[in-house]
Amino acid sequence: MLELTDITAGYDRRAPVFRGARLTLAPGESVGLLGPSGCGKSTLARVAALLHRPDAGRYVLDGTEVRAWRHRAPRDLRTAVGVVFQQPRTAADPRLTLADLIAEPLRATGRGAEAAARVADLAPIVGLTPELLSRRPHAVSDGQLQRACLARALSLRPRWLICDEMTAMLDASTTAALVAAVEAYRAETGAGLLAVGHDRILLERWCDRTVEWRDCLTGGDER
Ligand SMILES: Nc1ncnc2c1ncn2[C@@H]1O[C@H](COP(=O)(O)OP(=O)(O)OP(=O)(O)O)[C@@H](O)[C@H]1O
Repeated sequence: MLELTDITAGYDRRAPVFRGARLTLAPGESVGLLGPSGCGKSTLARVAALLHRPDAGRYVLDGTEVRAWRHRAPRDLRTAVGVVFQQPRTAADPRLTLADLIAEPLRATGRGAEAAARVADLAPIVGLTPELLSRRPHAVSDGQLQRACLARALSLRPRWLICDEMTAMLDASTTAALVAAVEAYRAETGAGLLAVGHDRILLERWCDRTVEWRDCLTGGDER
């Protein structure tokens, strides 16, 4: 279970972006989070991804209460969650080839020896050819780079995947390919998914259920 309860978060403790948000995902469940621009969806997604420490509230991930975020979070919790953002350019080191980008989390956790095999497994799932894997970010399209960012998020086999507007800047066929890749991974592993976005039609088709931001704030997501 991914259980966010009474979360208050923002960038200034005196004026949080939101107060008292709650969201619960069952193991293996996929949930689409919809809401107006600027309401705080990405901020909540970053809390769930262990990237942003909330000002208050409780986050329990698979039975373990999260007490530390970012580099302070214990490795077993950090590696339980994979995350993909909207902007692949700002999320990718321009010096790395796509193969090295995908392998980054393995190398960072001392599992570099598995990198080549894992990249070879993931590349066809996300639709990257060997030739594309040898290029650097400046020499690929946004869609191709986002495919590599998705593969990177899957490289440590997370139990949870958080996609924050993953396809917002992509065309329909790349969107369909990335959604299919996520679903292939989920079918294989049983991972849960939190997909944040504005595209109601996409999220309703993609996810088991969708949640409105306002319902996160009023307890309407309680199951
Ligand atoms: N690093 C930051 N520092 C200060 N304020 C920020 C920061 N990131 C986001 N904000 C502000 O926090 C609020 C919520 O932003 P957030 O990105 O969580 O909203 P969102 O619902 O995901 O919006 P969108 O759908 O447009 O992506 C906004 O008012 C935004 O300007």
